[in-house]
Amino acid sequence: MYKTPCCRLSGLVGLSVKRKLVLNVPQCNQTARNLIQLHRRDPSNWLTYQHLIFLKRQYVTKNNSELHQRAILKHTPALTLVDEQDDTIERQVETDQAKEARLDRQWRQMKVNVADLPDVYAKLAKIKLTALVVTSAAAGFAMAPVPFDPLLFFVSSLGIGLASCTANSINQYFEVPFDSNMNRTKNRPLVRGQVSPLHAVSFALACGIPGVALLTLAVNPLTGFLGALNIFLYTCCYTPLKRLSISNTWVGAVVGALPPAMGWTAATGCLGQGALLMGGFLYCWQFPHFNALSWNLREDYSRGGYRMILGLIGLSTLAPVLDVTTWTFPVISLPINLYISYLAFRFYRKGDRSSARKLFFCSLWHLPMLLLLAFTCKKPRRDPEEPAPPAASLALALQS
Ligand code: HEM
Ligand SMILES: CC(C)=CCC/C(C)=C/CC/C(C)=C/COP(=O)(O)OP(=O)(O)O
Repeated sequence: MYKTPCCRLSGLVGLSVKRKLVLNVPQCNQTARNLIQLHRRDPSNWLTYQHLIFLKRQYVTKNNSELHQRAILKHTPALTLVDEQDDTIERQVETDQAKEARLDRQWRQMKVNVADLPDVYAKLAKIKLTALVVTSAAAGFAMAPVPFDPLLFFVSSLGIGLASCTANSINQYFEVPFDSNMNRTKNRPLVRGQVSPLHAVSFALACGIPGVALLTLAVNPLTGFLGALNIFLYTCCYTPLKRLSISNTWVGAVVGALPPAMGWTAATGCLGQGALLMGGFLYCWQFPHFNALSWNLREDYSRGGYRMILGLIGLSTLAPVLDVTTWTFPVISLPINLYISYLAFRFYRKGDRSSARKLFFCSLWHLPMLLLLAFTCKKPRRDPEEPAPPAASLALALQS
């Protein structure tokens, strides 16, 4: 029978999956056998959805042994048994009725309560986080040295907000097994079964496609590209890296830093020093924000968070040097920067729950406040063709 290249490819993938299972996953022998049975029963359908689900379970079991997450096997009498030694297959005859009953047992009907949907979508989108992401992007937009265009501002905020909803929903889709193990996250909609995974992914697509399209077509292609890149970085780099290495935080910080830079590119169409500065603020801010909550790693993290706050004070001083703000900004932002530094230092020295919570809650108001102060001290744009009136030029000179 003629095999399409696609069939051959899936066969190759399937073969390597099988080899990996048999050679490298001895502890999952039973599961591996079931996977091999699937192939033997229907070789034309080598890499199926069930194989992918199996691989996802492997990702859960192998990469986080601390969670003790295991794929629980259902022993159904209708399954075929495989003896790998002599490669003989003992088949059981399955009637149509038995097959239907078996398939029925594998499906659980989910009733979606329509009245719950707004709350479910808000949780999938991590709405408070998305709100702060949009605020940071709005700050990037407002700080750009171009005339303010309210329509462009609205469209870019909407697009960035939608992209953030997508990233957060896909992140939750991947993290159900982990979220179900933590008090903080165990009530998320996918963990509670309020919506199906397909529903969550559909919601993500329903936000992501118009979001990225809006950024690309109605704002500019650079901002659209950065939006798509950020969804990819968060869902395909940061999320899996969380189980593998503490270096995930460096990637996560880039994800958080991109929205203000996107705000800047939305307004100007290019990535300038100002975009990097605005991204830099977010990059430094995130370390004390989340390090305070990473309890098990608090010794290393508290030191990192404290250092990053010093970086934030440095960046506030750099803002007037780069002509983004006036010199008033580093002066008036100093009290809140010193306050968060004090809390970060206290957390570094004490490392207890109370100092951690204080630092975390301070981070939540410190960022909008810092961005607002930067905006109030935005360097006025000078039109080179228009001579400034003497009084205004004196005021400008004093301000800068
Ligand atoms: C690597 C980056 C980040 C990590 C690891 C992180 C981690 C966390 C964690 C663990 C919480 C939950 C705290 C709790 O429930 O007690 C949280 C809350 C929050 N984060 Fe982040 N965060 C990061 C970046 C950001 C960014 C970039 C923003 C927005 C600009 C942000 C905004 C928020 C907000 C608003 C909350 C409070 C949400 C709520 O109470 O529902 N975070 N973050
Ligand atoms: C434009 C665009 C695509 C913006 C995306 C912005 C975004 C999603 C920022 C989140 C940054 C981040 C690493 C949060 C922690 O997630 P976590 O998975 O550690 O948090 P959790 O444990 O609460 O799930």
